[in-house]
Amino acid sequence: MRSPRDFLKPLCVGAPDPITEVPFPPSRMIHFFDASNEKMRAKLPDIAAKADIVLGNLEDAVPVDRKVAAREGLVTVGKEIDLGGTQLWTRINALDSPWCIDDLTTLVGEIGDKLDVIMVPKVEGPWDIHYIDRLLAQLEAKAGVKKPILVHAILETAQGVAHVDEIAAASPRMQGMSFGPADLAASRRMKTTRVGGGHPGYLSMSDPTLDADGQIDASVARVTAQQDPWHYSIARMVDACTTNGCLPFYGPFGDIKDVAACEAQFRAAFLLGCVGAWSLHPVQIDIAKKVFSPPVDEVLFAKKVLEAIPDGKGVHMIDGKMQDDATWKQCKVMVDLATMLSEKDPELKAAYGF
Ligand SMILES: CC(C)(COP(=O)(O)OP(=O)(O)OC[C@H]1O[C@@H](n2cnc3c(N)ncnc32)[C@H](O)[C@@H]1OP(=O)(O)O)[C@@H](O)C(=O)NCCC(=O)NCCSC(=O)C[C@](C)(O)C(=O)O
Ligand SMILES: [Mg+2]
Repeated sequence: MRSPRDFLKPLCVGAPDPITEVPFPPSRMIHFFDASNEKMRAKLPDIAAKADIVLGNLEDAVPVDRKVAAREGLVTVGKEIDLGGTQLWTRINALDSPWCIDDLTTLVGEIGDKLDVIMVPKVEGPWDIHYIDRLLAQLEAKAGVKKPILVHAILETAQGVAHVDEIAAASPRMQGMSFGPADLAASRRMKTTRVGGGHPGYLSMSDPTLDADGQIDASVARVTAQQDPWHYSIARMVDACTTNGCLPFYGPFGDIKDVAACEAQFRAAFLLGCVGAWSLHPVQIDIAKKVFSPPVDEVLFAKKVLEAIPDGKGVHMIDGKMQDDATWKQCKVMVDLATMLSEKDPELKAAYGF
């Protein structure tokens, strides 16, 4: 392990100083686009006006014969398209692929000053982050990049989940993590072909009704409820990220047409502490915006609590509910997020009454 005294020193002479605090601008959705697709590139200015983050995907979903075109398309985006204040990210190919090294050298060399975050797929442990960390420092120094490019890990193998705390703590570049339910399911031999969401087979069942002889009465229907198969891993990711000052995101929801289930999955992640989710299709941008902007009634109540208890101490009754030092902090989380989002979104600002 590196000495804590060296942790915030650049890993290459001439590389920018690492950051001490992860920036937290609006991050409700990471919108994926295929940079090899000229039509999708042409839509980017419109998409960027609606999305908080746009990400040029180079990894899975981009066919092998379009890997180079996707990389070059992203360079074109970085050089030619004005995205306003919207962040530009990329997902590079995996560390065990033959494309990863060229993804990094080309992107940092050509548009290193435009890229905010590099998402690294299939991170298995801190060693993967250490490799990227040093290489990025070398490439940043060579290209004269002024601001360190941050790193975002995707949690999508059983190993990755087992090492989630060490991954989050591996480098001051760690911006956050996303949850990758498809690869994670395959890695764990979970029996689902879905990308995120619940499953009708993963449920709990109410007890049976017994007849007069104490036998199970099969004629009486039993209530079942689907459970969330991702709860454990997402909660672990949230704790690991929060402990290390970086940001947790839910990942993709693959059933594009099932907007209700997408909203439910995103909301479960929001309630557990995630700051955003991926959007794979423009329709999911609006879902993420709705879900990851705190509800107006909750923000108004939280504001009321903060105003009523200026020092955040003691015990109080507000609208029939007990409030104390801890609930004050809960309200502060809600109001701080609403305040930050209001700076970008005048409609939200008006709704929250700021
Ligand atoms: C799902 C697909 C094929 C449906 O694409 P479609 O063309 O069939 O859909 P559509 O409804 O017909 O599209 C309507 C219009 O929207 C456009 N459009 C559609 N999508 C986008 C987009 N993202 N950005 C910008 N524009 C988009 C599309 O080009 C079309 O434009 P048009 O009306 O002018 O013809 C398409 O939306 C798509 O390719 N999305 C991105 C897929 C992707 O990036 N997948 C990888 C991430 S998930 C993952 O990797 C898993 C993970 C983490 O690794 C793990 O769990 O393990
Ligand atoms: Mg994956």
